[in-house]
Amino acid sequence: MIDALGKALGPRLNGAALLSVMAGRTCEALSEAARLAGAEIPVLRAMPNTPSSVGAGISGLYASAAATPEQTSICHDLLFAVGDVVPVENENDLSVVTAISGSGPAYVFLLAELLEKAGQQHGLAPNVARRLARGTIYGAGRMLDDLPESAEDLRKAVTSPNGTTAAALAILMKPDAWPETVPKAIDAATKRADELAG
Ligand SMILES: NC(=O)C1=CN([C@@H]2O[C@H](COP(=O)(O)OP(=O)(O)OC[C@H]3O[C@@H](n4cnc5c(N)ncnc54)[C@H](OP(=O)(O)O)[C@@H]3O)[C@@H](O)[C@H]2O)C=CC1
Ligand SMILES: O=C(O)[C@@H]1CCC=N1
Repeated sequence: MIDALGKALGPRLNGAALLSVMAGRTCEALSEAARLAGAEIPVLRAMPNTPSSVGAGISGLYASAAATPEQTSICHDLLFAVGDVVPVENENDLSVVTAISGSGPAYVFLLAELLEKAGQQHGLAPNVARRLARGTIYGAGRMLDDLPESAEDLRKAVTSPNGTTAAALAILMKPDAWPETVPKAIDAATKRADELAG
């Protein structure tokens, strides 16, 4: 597809910069595709995420050495129009950025699905379980965004001694539960991003 795009746009790309949002594909590979199409252009890479569609995205942005400060600034502003932007110094870091924030919304949506289903299994009406699951994730996200406390401190503040949260966290925080599976999932996604580099 890159090659087809390069052929279609070809030399008209000269003077432009290319901002790619593709997972994995490196600046070097993209520069080479542009070069084969007759264009010598700097490449920048971003990893946005789907909350950009509601203005709440977060993007990692990497500028190759060939990009000018002005081109980098334009790309930053473009991404900033739909959320926050985190510059990264090393292109390799985009793989783990992809694993955390690029793919990350899916992990949160999975949590919403599972909370909703569990609520229903305990007898809540579907719309009630759905509102509770979604509202909880929204509210917790707002706290993470608005308050200075660490995620760990916010978690501890919910966890009354010997209470309901402690009962749930005793399951989720077992060493072979989330503390093991979340890093494993991030490793798998990071590895896949590296593989997509080709
Ligand atoms: N989904 C996400 O949250 C994010 C995705 N990305 C990146 O965005 C890119 C697209 O991902 P995503 O939207 O999820 O993928 P999808 O498969 O949902 O969409 C790909 C789109 O590209 C079109 N397409 C595929 N091949 C061609 C071709 N040869 N010529 C013209 N159009 C083509 C497809 O058309 P059709 O349906 O007709 O085949 C489809 O509309 C990937 O590189 C991904 O890494 C980056 C950040 C986040
Ligand atoms: O799943 C993917 O490969 C893409 C990249 C980040 C989100 N979706």
